[in-house]
Amino acid sequence: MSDLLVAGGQVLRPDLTVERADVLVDRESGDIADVVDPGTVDAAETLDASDGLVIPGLGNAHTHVAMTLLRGYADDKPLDAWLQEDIWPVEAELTADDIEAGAELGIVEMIRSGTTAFSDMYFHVDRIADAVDRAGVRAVLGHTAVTVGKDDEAARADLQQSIDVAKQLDGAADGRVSTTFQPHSLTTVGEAYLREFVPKAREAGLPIHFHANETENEVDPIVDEHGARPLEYADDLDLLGEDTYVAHGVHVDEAEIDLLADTGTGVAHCPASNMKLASGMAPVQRLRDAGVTVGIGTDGAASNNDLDAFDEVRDAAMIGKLVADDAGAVPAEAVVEMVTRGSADLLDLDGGRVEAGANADLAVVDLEAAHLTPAHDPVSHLAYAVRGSDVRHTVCDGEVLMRDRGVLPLDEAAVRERASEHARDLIARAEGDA
Ligand SMILES: N[C@@H](CCSC[C@H]1O[C@@H](n2cnc3c(=O)[nH]cnc32)[C@H](O)[C@@H]1O)C(=O)O
Ligand SMILES: [Zn+2]
Repeated sequence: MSDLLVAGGQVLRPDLTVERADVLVDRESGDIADVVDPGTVDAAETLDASDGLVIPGLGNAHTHVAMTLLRGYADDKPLDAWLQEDIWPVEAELTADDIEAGAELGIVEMIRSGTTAFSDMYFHVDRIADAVDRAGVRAVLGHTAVTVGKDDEAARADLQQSIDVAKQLDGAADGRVSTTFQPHSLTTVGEAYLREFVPKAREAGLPIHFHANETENEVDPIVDEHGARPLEYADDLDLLGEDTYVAHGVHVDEAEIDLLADTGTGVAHCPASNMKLASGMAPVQRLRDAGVTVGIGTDGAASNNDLDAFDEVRDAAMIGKLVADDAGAVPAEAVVEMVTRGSADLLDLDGGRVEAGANADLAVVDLEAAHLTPAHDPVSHLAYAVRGSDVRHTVCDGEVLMRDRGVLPLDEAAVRERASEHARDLIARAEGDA
């Protein structure tokens, strides 16, 4: 057997206890073969986890990975103005090459910070899949359809493309890519189009991902026009269900929370983006109490401004307390569970846990650091003190993607340089200087 042993460290178990153990990985199947007592087995290749904590690779349940090119380009505006005045004009100039360069940069950033799977919404998705293929991570991809501002033909073509891309790319990158049908949001895709295309997506068996209840400005027009809350409207359109997860879910009332729970619809919670755009804050404790599956997402790097899931976890725990007015709300265990099992559930992955039979998607966090001393409680550290830069090794599908902080499948310096060039030329085109 072609095996890999992650040896000498402590291991975070599915019940969030920590024990000294070695993790044996079957590289052929890409699964965890076993979690064994320290020093009891040998393997062809070893990854040194001493003074480290072996955790499941983290799941970023909502992002726009190629938006790394727009990191720091437009800050300090609310969602509508930010999208309409800054982001969409620049995105109109994005080429497929730009998107691939931005995706590589974002994936390198995620590998460095222990994220092994992400859910993405964008376009030129085949090129994002190429980057995923080369980098060795997992991704749930899709072409995001918008109909506002488009003529009927272009609008229908965009939605059809969302279905076609989801069918074509499912299973790409040796099965590490899966897909979703993606209407951008309930206000940027018109009702007639949703009534026509959601049944087609359902018929094709496609999971669905869209932005929902992100800002008040998005809720009010729906209530005015349809006489229903956004998620009631979404339910009427057959958009909710076990294989649907929405991004944000900030402005949800009690009936909508019950609807999410009853239909099995998940929520990708994106606290940093919600804070930065002053969108509001999702009632995470109430969602969890109702039994809704909540994962953690960074959203794009232009509204965050990084793709570090540890940062997001800390934000989720902090803001979850503020919004609940309760320091006991959204405790450390909850956010660690959300970024591992929660995100894995939304992405429909057999991972998010270090256990025999699960995907061999792992990160090893270095505990030898001043800001992680003393180590009273590793789960507390994961929630409140670990940074992405504390990740020493990253493994996905049984392959080592980062060893001793060196990214292996991609040349990090070249990726950064290429992304910088694409970003510079993109902005020059968008601002009319090129
Ligand atoms: N703009 C394209 C396709 C949309 S891709 C997904 C879009 O989501 C946008 N986006 C990024 N973050 C957010 C967010 O928080 N809420 C809503 N949209 C966002 C992103 O900039 C991108 O335009 C078109 O007109 O067809
Ligand atoms: Zn988004």
